[in-house]
Amino acid sequence: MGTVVDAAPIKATNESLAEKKKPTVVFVLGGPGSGKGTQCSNIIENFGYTHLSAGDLLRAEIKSGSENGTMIQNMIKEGKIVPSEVTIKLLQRAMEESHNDKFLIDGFPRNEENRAAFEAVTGIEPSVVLFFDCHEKEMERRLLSRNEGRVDDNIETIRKRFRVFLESSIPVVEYYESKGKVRKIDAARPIEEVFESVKVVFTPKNEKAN
Ligand SMILES: Nc1ncnc2c1ncn2[C@@H]1O[C@H](COP(=O)(O)OP(=O)(O)O)[C@@H](O)[C@H]1O
Ligand SMILES: Nc1ccn([C@@H]2O[C@H](COP(=O)(O)OP(=O)(O)O)[C@@H](O)[C@H]2O)c(=O)n1
Repeated sequence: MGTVVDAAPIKATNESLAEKKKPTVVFVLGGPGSGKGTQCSNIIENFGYTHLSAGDLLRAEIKSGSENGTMIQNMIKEGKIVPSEVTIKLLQRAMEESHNDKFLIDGFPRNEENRAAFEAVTGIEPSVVLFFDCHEKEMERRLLSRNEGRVDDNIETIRKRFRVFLESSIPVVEYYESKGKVRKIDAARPIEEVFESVKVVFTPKNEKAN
């Protein structure tokens, strides 16, 4: 009799202890203007991922009137990387709100601090890291004609962002390269051609021949 009465609470405890399945995460990296956002829009239409752009989340945080807004705005204007704590909170909140379990995280991690903190806080490692490789002249041309009114799309800030990319973000790409996770895409080609290469990364091997 006693065992029957106890059965329900024991089951509930076991369920709450069961580990929640970790989401699938693809990091999308590449220099400013390499086409990360553009290709992420293509990917989500075809492969069921939710797109989370770290830059877009930070810009939304400025607009929301958050207490961190002024600090974030100043960092973006200077092309500097916002402290991980702030960006990771925004990413975690967006992941929870999405109810999906597959995420393209675009523009993150941008430095070693971003990378290590995300892994420590969430316990998530990316399944794949897409790296959009493009030369600076082309990225500069694209950023100067993006026309979205961004405070950082001016030549002075663009030069600072290129320097931060080389000094802080490339080492993150190299870290994931050493783990065999990087899929490098030649991003200096037209949008459709770049997407043809991107599709190969997301298409299961047994479907590629079709
Ligand atoms: N392959 C491409 N060729 C030419 N222009 C592109 C290409 N990919 C993106 N763009 C344009 O370049 C600008 C920057 O692209 P975006 O996707 O915003 O880059 P990122 O997210 O890497 O900063 C946008 O105006 C976009 O329309
Ligand atoms: N992980 C991140 C991503 C963006 N950012 C900030 O947001 C700016 C714009 O990033 P973005 O990814 O939207 O745009 P791009 O510089 O790639 O064109 C960066 O230059 C940083 O100032 C950040 O601090 N940390």
